[in-house]
Amino acid sequence: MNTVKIVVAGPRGKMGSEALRMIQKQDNYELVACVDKKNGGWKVKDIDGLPPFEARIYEDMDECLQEVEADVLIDLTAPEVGYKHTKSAFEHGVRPVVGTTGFTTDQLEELTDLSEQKGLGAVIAPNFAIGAVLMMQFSKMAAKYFPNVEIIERHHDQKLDAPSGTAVKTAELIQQVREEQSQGHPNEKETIPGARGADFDGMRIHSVRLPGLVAHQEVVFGDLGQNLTIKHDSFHRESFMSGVKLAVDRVLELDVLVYGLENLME
Ligand SMILES: NC(=O)C1=CN([C@@H]2O[C@H](COP(=O)(O)OP(=O)(O)OC[C@H]3O[C@@H](n4cnc5c(N)ncnc54)[C@H](OP(=O)(O)O)[C@@H]3O)[C@@H](O)[C@H]2O)C=CC1
Ligand SMILES: O=C(O)C1=N[C@H](C(=O)O)C[C@H](O)C1
Repeated sequence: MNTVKIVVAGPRGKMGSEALRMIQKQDNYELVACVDKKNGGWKVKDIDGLPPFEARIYEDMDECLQEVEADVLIDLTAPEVGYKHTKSAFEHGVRPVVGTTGFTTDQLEELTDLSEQKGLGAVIAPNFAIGAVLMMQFSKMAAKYFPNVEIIERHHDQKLDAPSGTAVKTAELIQQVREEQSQGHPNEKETIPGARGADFDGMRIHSVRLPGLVAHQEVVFGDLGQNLTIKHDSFHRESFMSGVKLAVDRVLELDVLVYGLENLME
């Protein structure tokens, strides 16, 4: 088994630190560097709470990828930063595995084009939890029969983007099988703006942010005399790690950008 040389961006973060612990458990993964917004020049092992890796920390992705030989970048940072890091990875011939959410449609299109131009595979997955991917797939199946649907996503209150990447991806998958339609009463009026949630192609998305939550989503379908609710909960960030590993293993064989883990699951 060949060694996969990995750079992690966002190593102090909730997801980045979990990714480091996942890498530590794999015999054929090697952490070659991290990119953080501070602590440049330190080693990962110098930071309290992180595994004892010798890998150096850089504060600039371009500098890091010029100096270090890497196969894969795992980015778990924040929307604008993650987008810049992904571009930089392509420029340096490194395959990105991106969990960072909040990219715009234009950014996703640009990154898809860049991946094709460079002939370098990439995975951008709004949710790496296998259960969440199944929840999205089941929702797409259900939407064929139940076009009236609302999405309720619940996250911890440190989350920067709303709606969540998972909610957007769910709505996109449902959109593929559902005719655009508005829901609720045609004359309904919001007496407080935003009361009906975000409008995606007539579907409503509601974002809840509270301490104590991790990552949770319900997709609620309504029809005459019946409701169907499809629900997924991540109670711990370990839930995302088998998906991150799947993406790292599969990205090495890819020469296009794949958006969504469902495209890698047989
Ligand atoms: N795809 C998936 O399955 C999942 C995706 N996510 C997404 O992953 C991302 C990270 O989430 P989470 O770990 O909870 O967030 P955190 O805020 O805990 O972690 C983000 C880390 O990135 C760091 N950071 C910010 N700017 C830079 C920079 N310029 N260079 C390097 N590092 C930087 C932050 O530093 P500082 O704290 O100092 O600002 C922080 O340590 C989010 O976009 C989230 O939506 C989350 C869970 C699952
Ligand atoms: O920020 C988070 O925590 C999460 N972000 C992703 C999203 O935006 O969907 C995935 C998961 O929901 C956790």
